[in-house]
This record gives sequence, structure tokens and C-alpha cells, in this order.
Amino acid sequence: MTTKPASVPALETHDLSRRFGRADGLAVKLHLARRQPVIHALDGIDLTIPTGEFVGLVGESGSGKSTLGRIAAGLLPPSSGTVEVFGRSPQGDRSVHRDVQLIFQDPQASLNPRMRVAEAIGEAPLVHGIASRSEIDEYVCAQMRRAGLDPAYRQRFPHQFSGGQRQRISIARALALQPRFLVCDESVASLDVSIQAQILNLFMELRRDLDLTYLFISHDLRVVQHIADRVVIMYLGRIVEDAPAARFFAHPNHPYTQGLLAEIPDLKQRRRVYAPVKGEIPSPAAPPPGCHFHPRCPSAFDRCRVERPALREIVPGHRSACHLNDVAAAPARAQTGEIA
Ligand SMILES: Nc1ncnc2c1ncn2[C@@H]1O[C@H](COP(=O)(O)OP(=O)(O)OP(=O)(O)O)[C@@H](O)[C@H]1O
Repeated sequence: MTTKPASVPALETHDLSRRFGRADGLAVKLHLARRQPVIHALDGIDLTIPTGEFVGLVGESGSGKSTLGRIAAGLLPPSSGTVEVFGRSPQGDRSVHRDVQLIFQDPQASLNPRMRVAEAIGEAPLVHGIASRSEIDEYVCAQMRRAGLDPAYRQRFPHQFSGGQRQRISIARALALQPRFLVCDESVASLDVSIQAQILNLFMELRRDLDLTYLFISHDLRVVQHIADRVVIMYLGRIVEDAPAARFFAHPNHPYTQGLLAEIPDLKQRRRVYAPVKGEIPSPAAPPPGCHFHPRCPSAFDRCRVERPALREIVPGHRSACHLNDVAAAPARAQTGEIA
């Protein structure tokens, strides 16, 4: 058997799109085809996450973050384009599924209320032959300890734990499958700020101890600010900016990103004053033509209304999808040095 070299990325997508609605088989069967709009949840996503990287994926509700996470975890097929996880297709090779585990926002919903914690954590490793019947109790205790839980409580039910502890149970359950890649979908969003910090610290510890790769989905830039190596911003199914975290916060390029940062008070002090994003995100069933962001963009010009901007490198490692970066198209902005 050939083994892939360690440098194979944890995630690699090319021109990845996912539509819901009319193109969906179920809608056709239910004769809803004419009434149901097509939703372009993902539209041409090119993203590579090297093994071991912690990527924060940020965007407003409906921008397609969860859809991307679910495709990476093999829970959803793409409509077009390619996706590879550790060099394998999640659709064609089910062995990928163990390597990627999803941790959701609401552990209450993702844990079976009638299942004791020991069973919730131990069930999958038994099925996959990771631990035998004689080993499983000690194996479960080890996962609980690693997630910061006292194994003495393993015969309790999820409702007997606090919200933060329940999220630790979800994490222990994910770790029990020995994943290499965690997709965390708003995993701290429902927790109090102090508990959020504890769970974020746990993710960092796990990363250090287990060499994990993370796709950390959040609608809140503040959450990813201190933990992500790289920040990727999505808007209506497209990536608009992708940069190493330090560069991202120091030199945000896309007007949408700048608007998001303008809403974070402690960052606002340090930076030139950007205009906060105005208005609502349009429906992904009827995205604006050209640059999807143009109706809300303070710097939009004619070209933005008709032509999709390419996501391209403005400096090595920093990609942005904005026509203002085209010096020929936006001489004024280039002259003021706003394009870093
Ligand atoms: N199974 C589905 N059927 C139909 N539409 C869907 C489905 N899943 C997602 N969508 C739609 O696709 C778009 C993107 O959804 P997605 O959940 O990926 O966005 P998100 O950025 O994660 O938003 P949120 O933070 O609200 O979850 C939304 O308009 C959503 O309604």
C-alpha cells in the first residue's frame, strides 16, 4: 500500500460549488421545481488548508460556512468542483470520514439524551475496532480526561452536565475516533464568554498534543482573533479574503473585511477608521451580479456591478477578491497606498 507524504493538505478544494433547491432531486420529486429557487450556497471555492493549520472561517449567516464544513466532513456532496481531504475524496473513500470530525454549536442537540456519556463516547470506537470490549472503559476514561472531564461521571446522562461540559463530551466523542482534522461549526457560539475561553484553550491544547488541523467556523471575528493561523472570509458563497491572521488584522484588504473589523471596538482604536458594513446580506437565492458585495460596498464602481472579481494573491499568502486591487481600475486607491 502506498502512503501519501505528510505534506498532503488536510483540505484542498478546486472550483467547489454547492447548490440547493431546484437542482436538488427531492425538490424535483415533490414537483416544487418551479417554485423552489436555487440557492448558491457555495460558488467556486478554491481553498487549501495545509496539515496542522488552524483556519478561522468567518462570514455572516447564510454565507456558506457550514455547507463547506459539511462537504469537508463528507456529510454532503458538492454539486461541482473537487474536494480532497488528506488527498482522498470524502465521497469516494469512506475511510476519510474517521479522519475528519465535526463539532457542532449545540451539544444538547448532537448528544442522544438517553445515552450515558460512556456509551456516547465509546460506541463509535467499538464499531470501528479502535478499542475492544475489554479496553473500552479505560479508552473512554482517557478521552474524557483529555477533554477535561472527570471520568468518574461517565455513567451520567448529558442533561446532568453544564453546557460547557456537554461541549467537552462532544469533543471527547470526536477525539475517540482519533481524527486528524476537526471542523468546529460555531462550537463555542452558545457558551458564556468565560466558558468559551476554556473551550478555545482546550482546542489549542489538543492541537499541540495531537497535531490536529482545524477549520474553525464562526460568525465572529473576535473569536478567531487569538487562535487562528489564517483567516478566511466568506460572503454569499464565495471567499472574498484569505490571509495569515497577523497580516489579516493589520492589513485587511477587502471592503467587506474592513467593514467587519470596523465593528470590533478594540481593533477600531488601532486602525484607520473603516466604515461598518451597512444593510443586510442579500438572499443566496438571488445574489447580486458581479461582485456579490457591491450593493453594500462604499467603494463600488461600474465594473463591480458586472464582473466577478477573481480571488488572487495581492502579496504572497494573502488573497483578496476585489476589483480595487486592479491598479488600472482603481488608480486613486492605489495612489493613496491603501493597496498593501
Ligand atoms: N439542506 C439545505 N437545503 C436548502 N438550503 C440550504 C441547505 N443547507 C444550507 N442551505 C442554504 O444555503 C445557504 C448557506 O447556508 P450555510 O448554513 O452553509 O451558511 P452559514 O454561513 O453556515 O450560515 P449560518 O451561520 O446561519 O449557519 C443558506 O441560504 C442556507 O439556507
